[in-house]
Amino acid sequence: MTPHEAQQLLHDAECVATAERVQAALDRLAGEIGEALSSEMPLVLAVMGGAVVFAGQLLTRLAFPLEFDYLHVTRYRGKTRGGEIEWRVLPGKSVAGRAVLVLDDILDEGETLAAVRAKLLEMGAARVWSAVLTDKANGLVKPVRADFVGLEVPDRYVFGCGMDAYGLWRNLPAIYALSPDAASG
Ligand SMILES: O=P(O)(O)OC[C@H]1O[C@H](OP(=O)(O)OP(=O)(O)O)[C@H](O)[C@@H]1O
Ligand SMILES: Nc1nc2[nH]cnc2c(=O)[nH]1
Repeated sequence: MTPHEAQQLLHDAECVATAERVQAALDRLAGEIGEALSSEMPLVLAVMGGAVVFAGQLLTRLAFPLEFDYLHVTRYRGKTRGGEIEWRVLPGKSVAGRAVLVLDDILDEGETLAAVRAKLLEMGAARVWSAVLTDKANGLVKPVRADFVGLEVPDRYVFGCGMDAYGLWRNLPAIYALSPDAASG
């Protein structure tokens, strides 16, 4: 895709959450997470790469002791439809016996978060919580629920705030839905 085509993708997209709404959601989420986990000294794990913006912006709002690490798993790989889960990096820190908080950008069909949760429990995590910046209102019975949800997004392919559109635009401070034409590409 050329830079011009990438700009066109954004131009044709619909904003579904402004940067201000995202920031307000982060403030609220940080409060909820603090209330639940401030005495747990959790290991916070970002699911790379989509969680990079969410994790960065949430972490500085959490005012209690925690450790941070990441894991990398993917099943969309720059496309708009999910496939097989591919594990790329497991957490470097031991999760055994730990309270773990998983951070991800979006809960869509829930396959990724369910697989991450199962893997962490298999690795001995004592308890696994999850926080997602967005939960897609797709009407599916998802295999897992997130304990903390920032925003609901419509049943469209969304991007921005860490979420990519064909590998691009993770850097946007607001959240957009791809135009139907672009989403079928
Ligand atoms: O609920 P699901 O339908 O499983 O989808 C959610 C997952 O999809 C995205 O990851 P992706 O595979 O696109 O990799 P990325 O993090 O590199 O964007 C996103 O970051 C979630 O991890
Ligand atoms: N960028 C992005 N990644 C996803 N992974 C699962 N659903 C989505 C989505 O709507 N947008």
